[in-house]
Amino acid sequence: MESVVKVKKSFQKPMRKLTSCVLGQKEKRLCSGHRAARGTRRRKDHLRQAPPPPPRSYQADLDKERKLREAMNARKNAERAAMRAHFRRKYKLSEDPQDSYHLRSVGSKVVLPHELSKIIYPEATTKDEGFNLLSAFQGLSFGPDVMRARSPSSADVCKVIPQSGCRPEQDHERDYEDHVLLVMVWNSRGPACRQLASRSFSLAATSSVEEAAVGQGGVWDFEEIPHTGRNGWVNLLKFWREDRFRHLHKHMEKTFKELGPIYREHVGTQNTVNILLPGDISELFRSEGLHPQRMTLTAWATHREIRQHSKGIFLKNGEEWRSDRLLLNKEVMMASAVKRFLPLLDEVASDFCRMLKVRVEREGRGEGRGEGGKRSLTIDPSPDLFRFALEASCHVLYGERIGLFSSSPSLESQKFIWAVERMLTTTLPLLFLPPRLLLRIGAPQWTQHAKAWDHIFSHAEARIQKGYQRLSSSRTQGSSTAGSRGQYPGVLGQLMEKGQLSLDLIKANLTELMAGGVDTTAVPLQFALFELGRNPEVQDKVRQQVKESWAKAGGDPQATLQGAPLLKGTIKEILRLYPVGITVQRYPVRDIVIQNYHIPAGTVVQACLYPMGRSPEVFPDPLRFDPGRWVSSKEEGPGDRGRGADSTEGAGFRSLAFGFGSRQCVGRRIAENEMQLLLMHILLNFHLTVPCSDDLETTYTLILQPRVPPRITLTKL
Ligand code: HEM
Repeated sequence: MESVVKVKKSFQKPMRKLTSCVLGQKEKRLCSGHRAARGTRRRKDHLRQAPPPPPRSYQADLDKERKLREAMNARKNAERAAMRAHFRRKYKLSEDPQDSYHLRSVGSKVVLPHELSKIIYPEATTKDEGFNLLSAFQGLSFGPDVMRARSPSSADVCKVIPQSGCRPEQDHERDYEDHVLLVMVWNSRGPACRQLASRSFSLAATSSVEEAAVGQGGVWDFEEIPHTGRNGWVNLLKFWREDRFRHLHKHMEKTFKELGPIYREHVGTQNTVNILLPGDISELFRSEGLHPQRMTLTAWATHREIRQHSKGIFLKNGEEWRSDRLLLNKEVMMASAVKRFLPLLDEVASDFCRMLKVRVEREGRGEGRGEGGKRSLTIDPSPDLFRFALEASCHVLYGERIGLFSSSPSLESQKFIWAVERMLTTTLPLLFLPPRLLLRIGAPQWTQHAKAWDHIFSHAEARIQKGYQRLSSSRTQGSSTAGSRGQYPGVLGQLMEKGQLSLDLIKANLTELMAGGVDTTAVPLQFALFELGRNPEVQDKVRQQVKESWAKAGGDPQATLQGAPLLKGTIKEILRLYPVGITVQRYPVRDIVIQNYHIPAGTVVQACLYPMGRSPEVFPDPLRFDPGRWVSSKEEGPGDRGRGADSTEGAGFRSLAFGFGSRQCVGRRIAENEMQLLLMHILLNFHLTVPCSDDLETTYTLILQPRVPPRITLTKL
């Protein structure tokens, strides 16, 4: 062995000399240490004498090579430009000067390679493979008309998907290319172009729904929807490794930018189709059926099953859901119900402000004390807002004040707030894993989740017991109940008095309402105080309107809210920028077509609210906080004005923070009024500023919240 090495070594040097001689190179040293030494020596040689000029023939070769490379690049650029020109013409986009430049630079003659030519001229025989610049620009109109949106006439529809209904199945490959190229346009140009690209997408969807038979030639296959990777477990691993659960909203926003307005995502056990354009969302909701269904939160359902609790409307489906929901609507959604519970919410909001005033007075700094003193206090308002939301929920749901604004709020209530937070954060990872398996192996995620729910249930149980006793004793003591004396007994009392829901179902539903009613309102209120604080002009405008309306209504809270649409606009604007739930999901009950892709009935389709709220295709100047954008009747959401309030496609589907239709948030009216009333009292009493106006970082834990709660400075008016 040693001799072999010796022989090898003895040959190495002469061999190197030989190869360097043949290649005209200096001997190369392989050892890195030697390489470093060589580098120093070379640098020194370089200082001593300039390198000899390359031989003339070598220089000429280099020039020739460079020219060839440039010509090749120009040809490639021109090919791409010609492709783009074709698709710009096909989708009625304006000319791109860059493309014209690339085409001119090759003398306006481009011969497309066979594969590219096949994409745009599927029927072309080899004879037609040549692609002439003139033909690429034929029919292209560069006037302003092109940029003007036109209503989708049937002629447009035909142009947008020219092959609709008449293409053979094997064209799928090309269709996918069409999609990719359209996404290129979507991504590469400014908002105007994107709008047009998205219009083309939408037109495709509209036309196909109406004209093409699903599953036949014109509509693209489900499998062809752009996706983020087919293997759900690999994706789940990526989610975990990159901590994507907490940034799901950002991940969605980024993926839409990369893949266009529709994509599929397979993570763990979950398979979804994600969409963001209002027109597409309206198509989804049109197919939700009589018993709309959301994605099941299996972890919640499993908890109910193993503890043998009844399920409330959040977890029920079908006719069972519908019958309970109709009964609950009467108590929390109908105008008559709002009228009953609004004074209770107002009482809590006004007490909250009184408590804040005392705190600013006591702990604040600034000019003078007492009335007229402009004292300020900078606080993290989040713990107070959680207490406010819990106090308000208990008052409306159980008809009970629990004294959370006192100097020593009960530990039990604080524990409830922690339990809800824990339950929400532990739900998210469980969405992608089978809970029963985790239960069997005793995984800590599951144990913590179940424990949090147990706590929520025991809190609700105690409140319900108390409410039940109160009602029973008022029944036995006096002839009339609280309700019949005209005193509002809360949702619990109402349901008990009517006796249409069993006690078990009342418990199940009230527990869900409690669990769903605290963080969902406390968190948007944090965002609202922050945005009003960092936008002083907006704040002044809203306050002005509130003051006028308050004066006009003589302090009546409901009339004040009605006369101050900017307050409602503020809530809508906050939920646009920071939607509590970042998606609304549905299982369409029939096959549908979105963006010209076939989506079979029963697929989970998610309307992605966070990316939609921040998309320039949907909202002009999306990052600007502007409650006024909701005040014109045009921008009202479907829950407010019904479908089709505006003639533009999907215009009524931009405000969906509370979901849609018969399955929309049942606590919506409580939440809207609770948040508006609190803001109303705060604006009437304080001026808001923020010590730091940088954008808030957000994190997703089943609800979207600030990573670090914002600090707010309250100055007494
Ligand atoms: C800003 C506050 C809130 C937001 C943004 C919000 C959002 C939502 C959304 C998006 C849904 C699903 C709707 C759909 O699928 O179409 C929902 C359902 C629900 N929400 Fe809310 N919610 C809020 C406050 C509340 C409050 C205060 C309560 C309870 C008092 C509540 C209780 C529920 C319940 C029980 C459901 C299930 C309804 C059903 O399936 O029929 N939510 N919420």
